[in-house]
Amino acid sequence: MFGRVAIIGVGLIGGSLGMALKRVGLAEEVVGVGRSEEKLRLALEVGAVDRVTTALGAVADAALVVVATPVGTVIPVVEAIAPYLRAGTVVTDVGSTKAAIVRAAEPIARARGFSFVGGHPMAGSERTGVKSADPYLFENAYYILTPTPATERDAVAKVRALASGIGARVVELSPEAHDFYVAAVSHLPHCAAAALVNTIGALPEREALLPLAAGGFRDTTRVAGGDPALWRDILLSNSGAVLTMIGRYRESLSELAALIAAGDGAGVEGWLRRAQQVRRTVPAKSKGYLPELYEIVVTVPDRPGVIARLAGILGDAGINISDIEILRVREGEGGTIRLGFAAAADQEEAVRLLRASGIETRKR
Ligand SMILES: NC(=O)C1=CN([C@@H]2O[C@H](COP(=O)(O)OP(=O)(O)OC[C@H]3O[C@@H](n4cnc5c(N)ncnc54)[C@H](O)[C@@H]3O)[C@@H](O)[C@H]2O)C=CC1
Ligand SMILES: O=C(O)C(=O)Cc1ccc(O)cc1
Repeated sequence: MFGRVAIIGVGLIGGSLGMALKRVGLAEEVVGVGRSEEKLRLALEVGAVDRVTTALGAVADAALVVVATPVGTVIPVVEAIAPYLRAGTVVTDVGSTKAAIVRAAEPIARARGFSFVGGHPMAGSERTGVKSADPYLFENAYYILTPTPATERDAVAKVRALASGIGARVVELSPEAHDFYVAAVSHLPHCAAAALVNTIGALPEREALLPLAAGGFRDTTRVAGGDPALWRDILLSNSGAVLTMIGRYRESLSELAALIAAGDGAGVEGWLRRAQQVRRTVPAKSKGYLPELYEIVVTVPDRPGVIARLAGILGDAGINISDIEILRVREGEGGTIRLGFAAAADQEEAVRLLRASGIETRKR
């Protein structure tokens, strides 16, 4: 149990963290600290924090301070709160890049007698603001901590307790390894999605063709809806690794272009097959690096109460639904729903029970 936890920047991530802390009762009090009174009022209204203030001095009596502001503002915020922090206070951040932040925060922490532990929850979305915050956002998500040999282990243990207390799985990486990994699995995908949208957006015919976009275009470009200022900070503060990954991506596209230009069918198919095989090994759920779920797909009529019926059959048998998604619904034709379970045995039992109730069900 923590005493007071101060969250600076109560947006999507800070707000979700506050809600999660309150939900599990891990903190005596969660204080939201920010600059905009309007945003802070909203944070209070949605129950993300217990109390709000625009005064940075509020960090003085916190046991733990979480800086949840955009990457480019983390160090200025750490510098601004440093004079108020008591010796022994643990400060962590949630920024999407780590090397530059940790490198700059450590000497400030050392000089002032507080501890800094870099952190990055691998969960979120393309939305921003506390109105999109979710108390369950971190459940089962990976939460990366980036201590260095100079980081006090007691401080790391405290942030570990925070992350695991809200249901996340903690992984430790060096700040540099972290930045390379996320350049590959998060920053390059963001660049690629935005480039894809910009490529289509630059076509004179875009207004005629964008409405025709099928699920594939939407799936591959969702993250391009993210906040440009937030992503500007991320890409610039991880420029080395991001540029390396953009270079590799260019090479990969050039390889494909050359195969297509040569009319090399076997080559194109082989190139696509490699991707298909690797894609199959990516966990189905999109919340960070998640454990694999055991999935089924059910086809049901498009009628009120259908989901309640499915949930009732599984709930009565004590089977927990870990994930649910409506894949598509066509009026008059019915819908397809994907359900995910944590264990293979639950998947087997769900298929058996639903089929026995006359519901078309298959494993995915
Ligand atoms: N959006 C996502 O999916 C994820 C974001 N992150 C990281 O979390 C951090 C926050 O991102 P989001 O919550 O998505 O953004 P957000 O825009 O929803 O929240 C940021 C909050 O910080 C406040 N803020 C900005 N500058 C400030 C300052 N100088 N002092 C006090 N408050 C300030 C803003 O008013 C806003 O309330 C970023 O560093 C981001 O890289 C990490 C994991 C996932
Ligand atoms: O929207 C998604 O699927 C994400 O992957 C969200 C996200 C954005 C930034 C991060 O640093 C981590 C996760």
